Amino acid sequence: MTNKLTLRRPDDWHLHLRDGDMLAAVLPETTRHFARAIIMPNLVPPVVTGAQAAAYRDRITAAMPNGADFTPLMTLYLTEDTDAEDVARAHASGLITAVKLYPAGATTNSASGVSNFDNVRPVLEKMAEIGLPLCLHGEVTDPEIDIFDREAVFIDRVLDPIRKSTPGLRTVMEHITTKDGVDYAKSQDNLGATITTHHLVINRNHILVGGIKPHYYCLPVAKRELHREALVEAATSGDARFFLGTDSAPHTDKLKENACGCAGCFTATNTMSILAEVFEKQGALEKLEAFTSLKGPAFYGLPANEKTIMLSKGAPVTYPDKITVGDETVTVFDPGFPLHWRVAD
Ligand SMILES: NC(=O)N[C@@H](CC(=O)O)C(=O)O
Ligand SMILES: [Zn+2]
Ligand SMILES: [Zn+2]
Repeated sequence: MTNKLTLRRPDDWHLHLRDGDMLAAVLPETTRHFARAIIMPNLVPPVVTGAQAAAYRDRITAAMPNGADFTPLMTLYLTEDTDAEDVARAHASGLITAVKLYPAGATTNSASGVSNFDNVRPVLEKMAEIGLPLCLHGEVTDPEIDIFDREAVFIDRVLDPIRKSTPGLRTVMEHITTKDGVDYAKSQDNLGATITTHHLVINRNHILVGGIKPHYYCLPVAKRELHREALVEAATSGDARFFLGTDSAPHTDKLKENACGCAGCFTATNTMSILAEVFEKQGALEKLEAFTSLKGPAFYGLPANEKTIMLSKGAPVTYPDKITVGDETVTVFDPGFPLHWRVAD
């Protein structure tokens, strides 16, 4: 039985680092294991222009722990006022790696997102022309649509039409949560799909059975078990389209354990141990490196990392339940099963 694994250093293709004290507190949790991450732009106010992305990158670099070897890959938040030329300049200078589309009101800090998709057509066409990927939060916000159906409806009403009307646009379906998402991704070329750590572990029962569990609430919300199984199958399949985006999304415990709790699971700390456990259970440990370290860079046209990390299996490894942020705390995602795989220091 395998009890040691060497992987190229992993990358996180969907990460929320926030700003200020929160940034300082969560950044080391990612840089400990990950070499690069796509940094989500949903700050308040959002990172909309190249100048804002450059300033945010500088704040991240300034918050980096001593000796960290980590590259933040910046993104711009697409709005209906986004200037295609500014996007093209930010791409040409190497500042940004992708543009992120949030349907207005779909998730945390998405008020400045897109309502009328026709209004972003010129930017999408420019992106297709220059080969800049579009990352999408794939949920419709129509109040008539049940929250558990919002991803599937998004694929039909928004994603597929965008892909048909903008041939050549490289798209990433972020944090897919359904079999519908898996099936659509498999039917497409020029498309990637990130899968989070937590959606490989929890289904909607984990959120709702035996009392409401705010730390399992995220968007898109976890779905039925059959969908979780489809995600595990996709992540461990070796299919080039599926790669890791943790969507580690810290909120303070005060804001999570609240009558109107924020959406997001904080998984940066223990993601690699959890993933090793999930892949092992599936009999697919040999596919872990492809998921965490190879398919993402291949999609984004970047080299895989040269350095490696080592995981070893032994007595259960423990992680802190919470990390401290100023005088508040952020709860680390609890997978609900023991973790035996430890990342060597
Ligand atoms: N995933 C979440 O539940 N929350 C994310 C936003 C997002 O990725 O949709 C956040 O920024 O908190
Ligand atoms: Zn999202
Ligand atoms: Zn996210």
